[in-house]
Amino acid sequence: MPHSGVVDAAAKGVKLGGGALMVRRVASGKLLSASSHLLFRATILATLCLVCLFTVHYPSLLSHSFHLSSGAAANGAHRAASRSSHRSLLGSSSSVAYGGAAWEKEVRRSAAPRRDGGLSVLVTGAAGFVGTHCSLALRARGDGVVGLDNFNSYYDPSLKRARQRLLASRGVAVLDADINDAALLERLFDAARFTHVLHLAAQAGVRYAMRAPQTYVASNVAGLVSVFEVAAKHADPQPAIVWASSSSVYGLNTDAPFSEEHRTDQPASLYAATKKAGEAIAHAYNHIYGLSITGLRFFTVYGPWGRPDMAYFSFARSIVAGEPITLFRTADGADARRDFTYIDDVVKGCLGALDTAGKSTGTKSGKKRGPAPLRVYNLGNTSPVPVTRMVAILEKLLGKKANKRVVTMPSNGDVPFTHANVSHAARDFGYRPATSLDAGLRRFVDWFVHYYKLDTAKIAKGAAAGKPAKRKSMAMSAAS
Ligand SMILES: O=C(O)[C@H]1O[C@H](OP(=O)(O)OP(=O)(O)OC[C@H]2O[C@@H](n3ccc(=O)[nH]c3=O)[C@H](O)[C@@H]2O)[C@H](O)[C@@H](O)[C@@H]1O
Repeated sequence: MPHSGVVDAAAKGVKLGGGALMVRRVASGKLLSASSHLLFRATILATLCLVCLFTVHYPSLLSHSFHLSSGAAANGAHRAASRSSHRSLLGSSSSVAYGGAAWEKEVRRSAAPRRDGGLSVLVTGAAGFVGTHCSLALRARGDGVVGLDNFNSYYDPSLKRARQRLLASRGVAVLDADINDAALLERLFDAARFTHVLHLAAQAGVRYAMRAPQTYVASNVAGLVSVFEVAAKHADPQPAIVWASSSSVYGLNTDAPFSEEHRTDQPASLYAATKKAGEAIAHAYNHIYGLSITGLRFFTVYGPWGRPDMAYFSFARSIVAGEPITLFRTADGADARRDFTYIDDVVKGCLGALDTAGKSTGTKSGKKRGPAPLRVYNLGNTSPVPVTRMVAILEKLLGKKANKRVVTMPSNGDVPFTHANVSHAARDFGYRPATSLDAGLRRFVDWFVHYYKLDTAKIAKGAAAGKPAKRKSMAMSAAS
């Protein structure tokens, strides 16, 4: 066969991993003609280019740090987030390659319910904080779950990989894929008949929207449309969709507690504006295609396996590391307050929303056969707490005082307070938040010290004695 020696040598060279060595080996062999020598060099060059391309597309696997501290880092995260949309085209870095027979088999296995009448749920953003917990809860009660996530580097992707491993250990496959990859979504719906989509993939973070505005449009607007499109026009039957909106849609609303009837036309951040846009887009898809759509307005969700960019998590890290934290106060000197909501309560709300979603009424050919449910609910805790109180609880649990800097809230999209009225969710699916901030943060800190292998003995001793632990820089290496 022509050039088979070249192909073999190239294959060997790739295994050896040394381009120069490969070239020398082949050059010293006198079996190849001049033309095949040239072809060999071209093959090696192409291989090296592919390796470089692969490396550029997988920056997250090389990075274990949390990047939000500098503009440059933020831009890096932004670029990586944008690049991640191409990752699915390269295939999955998890065990099963995208698109083949094995991939389809794995999707079908993971999507299959294990109880009579169980749901089959596609969870987007499944390696995210809320996505992981919901996927685990669905699986635990016997529903089928397939997750997707683009594993972008907005925050430490190794945490997302750890969540993916946790889900895999419970039988939930999480595919490396982007919601803007319409072809992949179609293949997923061809492979499995999902009854529901729990759409949680989004660009989160209120203040980061000033630094990377386009990522919010790409994920929260274009990505949402991509999911609605495939659900409306490709899926057969159409699934019901439950998706993550945000308490931030209340923006500058001053009526409290926030009710679903209050105005949401004054967003204070681009993040909030994209979530509000999502609610309008949901209305259009429900109206035109008969998709059953439920938006959930989450109120500052926190807990184990949480998001390192959120204040409670980043404050915990800073307290342990002895680094300063910045607390925002309103212009009139009041503490900012949040209706911090514990993850287990939010998971109950998400599952309740899925269970009561009602069916979509459209057909794949775009015909709507009747009105379908269009709902929106607050999922909050109903008791706002000053951020300073949250810090005091963390200090007690970690046994160490925070080094606080208090500044007037900058004009960065933040809002001074949030407070949920959850009567609609209570009425329609029995949502009743049951976790105080003290109890929830205790569970978060337990996880935090374990996950980052902190010196629990010293921290716990300090907390029990009410004394601050010794100020010492603690390594944040994650437990695997
Ligand atoms: O409820 C929501 O809709 C939103 O909740 C959070 O947004 P936020 O409430 O701003 O959560 P954090 O970023 O954790 O901030 C919590 C509180 O800490 C304060 N904060 C934050 C950061 C900081 O450095 N200092 C500080 O005092 C903020 O002003 C705010 O009052 C999430 O980050 C959003 O993704 C989510 O959509």
